[in-house]
Amino acid sequence: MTQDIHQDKILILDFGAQYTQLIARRIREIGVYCEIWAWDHDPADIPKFAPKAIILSGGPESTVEAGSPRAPQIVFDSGLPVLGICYGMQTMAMQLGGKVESGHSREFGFAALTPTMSCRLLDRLSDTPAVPMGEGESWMGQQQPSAAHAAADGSFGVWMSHGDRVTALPAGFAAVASTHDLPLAAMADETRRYYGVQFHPEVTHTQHGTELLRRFVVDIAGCQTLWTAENIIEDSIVRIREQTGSEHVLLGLSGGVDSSVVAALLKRAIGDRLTCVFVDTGLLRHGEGDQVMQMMAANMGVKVVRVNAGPQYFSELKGVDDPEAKRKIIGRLFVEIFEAESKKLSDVKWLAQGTIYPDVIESAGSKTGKAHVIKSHHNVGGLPERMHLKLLEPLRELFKDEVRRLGVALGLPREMVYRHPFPGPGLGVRILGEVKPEAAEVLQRADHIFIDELRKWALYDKVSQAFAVYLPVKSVGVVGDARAYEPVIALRAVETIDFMTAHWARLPYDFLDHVARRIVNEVRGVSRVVYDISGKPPATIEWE
Ligand SMILES: Nc1ncnc2c1ncn2[C@@H]1O[C@H](COP(=O)(O)OP(=O)(O)OP(=O)(O)O)[C@@H](O)[C@H]1O
Ligand SMILES: O=c1[nH]c(=O)c2[nH+]cn([C@@H]3O[C@H](COP(=O)(O)O)[C@@H](O)[C@H]3O)c2[nH]1
Ligand SMILES: NC(=O)CC[C@H](N)C(=O)O
Ligand SMILES: [Mg+2]
Repeated sequence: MTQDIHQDKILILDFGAQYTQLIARRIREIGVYCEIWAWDHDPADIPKFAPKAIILSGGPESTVEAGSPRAPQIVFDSGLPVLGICYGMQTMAMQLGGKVESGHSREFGFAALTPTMSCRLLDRLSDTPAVPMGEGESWMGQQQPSAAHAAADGSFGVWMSHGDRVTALPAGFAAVASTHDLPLAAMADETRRYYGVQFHPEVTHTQHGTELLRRFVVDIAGCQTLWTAENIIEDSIVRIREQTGSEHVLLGLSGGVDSSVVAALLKRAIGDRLTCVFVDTGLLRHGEGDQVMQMMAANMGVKVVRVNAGPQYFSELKGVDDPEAKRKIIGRLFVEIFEAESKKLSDVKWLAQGTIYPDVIESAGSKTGKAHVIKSHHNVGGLPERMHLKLLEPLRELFKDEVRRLGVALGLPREMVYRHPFPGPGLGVRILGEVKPEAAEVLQRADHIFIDELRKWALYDKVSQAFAVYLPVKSVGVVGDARAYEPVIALRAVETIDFMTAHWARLPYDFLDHVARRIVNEVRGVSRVVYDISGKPPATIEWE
């Protein structure tokens, strides 16, 4: 290893924008490591982290309200380049002596941005190639502006979402771009390398947005682009070897993307010092237990122990209908099984898991008390402190799309890398209320029909996640002239970038009709199928 891939990095201070993770993903795509911290994270940690530049994110609050969040003073004392996006621009203007006002016209959606003065961030940006919108990305359901907006005056399409605006610049700044409704759409102090943009360069609907971010992190902040799949793999392997020495590792393997990528990494790093444990909880999808074992045998060449724990899960879940209580029981059983298996093997000191960066950010959010705990994901914060195994989580710094790129680079097959995510508690949180084996069987069959048809209609890769849910409410039906009084199956399919927010998928009516008919005809005990048209927020993706 010649260079440290974390050497040149960016710090993103989060003011609570919906798109903060997107800023981080764009910077990572550019090839630079970055981390997201809450805006009120201890400022003393910033010099220790030693970023090459700082980005201030957008946020829902208004800088004109008393007590609204501010960037810590060290941001402006550090001499580092700073980019403020939306709220970040507004607070930067405010903190450096400018002015922000509320109550002018709001801008929401597309606007044509016209550069009004030369600056390193925006100069001839419209001459650079525009990046097409990514798969599954739609911004509040609006369409990407067409290239026709690229005009002779250098204007290009950007996305706005704000009510407040900067109305007076701080000393040292110049106004560098405007829109039809907004005279101060971007500001720059080239000497101090401070920039503010009212629009969102991180959404793909802003043309040249990634190029703007690249200019900031590479040209202006001087970061090298060392964050690539190959380098990440090489770095992880070195770190895993250092951490584990000659000790053995047990990996909780679910057959999902994350843990499969961990398996491939560990295999390269420590070879046969790895044993994988796959728990068949009885709450997996139809035929999944066998499929995972076959897939692992065919592609991975790792040792996998399958533990058939269905009866144990059903008996511990008997009579329990609270979703959080169910998650805790399922999580506890996972750990108990991992511990029991590790004792059967000699010298196992580590438990490896497929925890990824969004899991870490979300659990940090709940620790600071700012974010509500909506769901306790079974693998985060759920591990008992007295566990005798040490935790190994090589994907802790990565986003899902980075994990997928690693999977591809490690040679995993496409169907493994692009599988829809499946939660560890499985059908346990898709059977509402008490989990009974009979319900699991009905749900497995209905879900299987839905997924099977999505594949046949070439829709599987167009949605980010799809599944069926078992609703224990009974509804009246008429089946073959007889009265039926049976539970309901709900179908859910979503499109999402990061699973933090989601749109319901606009699946074709003909498709839904076909799936509903197949379910009612083929699955005994179901006479009504409904389609879930809730977005996240306000709903979550899973029903529990
Ligand atoms: N059935 C299982 N057997 C063993 N370990 C599991 C099982 N289900 C989940 N885990 C462990 O919990 C971790 C988190 O689960 P999660 O579903 O978030 O990730 P994943 O299954 O690896 O990937 P995906 O998000 O694609 O489903 C997994 O990486 C794995 O270590
Ligand atoms: O490993 C997991 N353990 C859990 O307890 C859990 N709960 C939800 N999910 C998955 O997380 C994503 C977001 O789901 P929600 O919108 O329902 O919170 C979706 O992809 C969900 O499937 C879980 N994954
Ligand atoms: N997206 C944002 O950052 C919005 C900032 C601020 N809340 C406004 O409405 O102007
Ligand atoms: Mg999973």
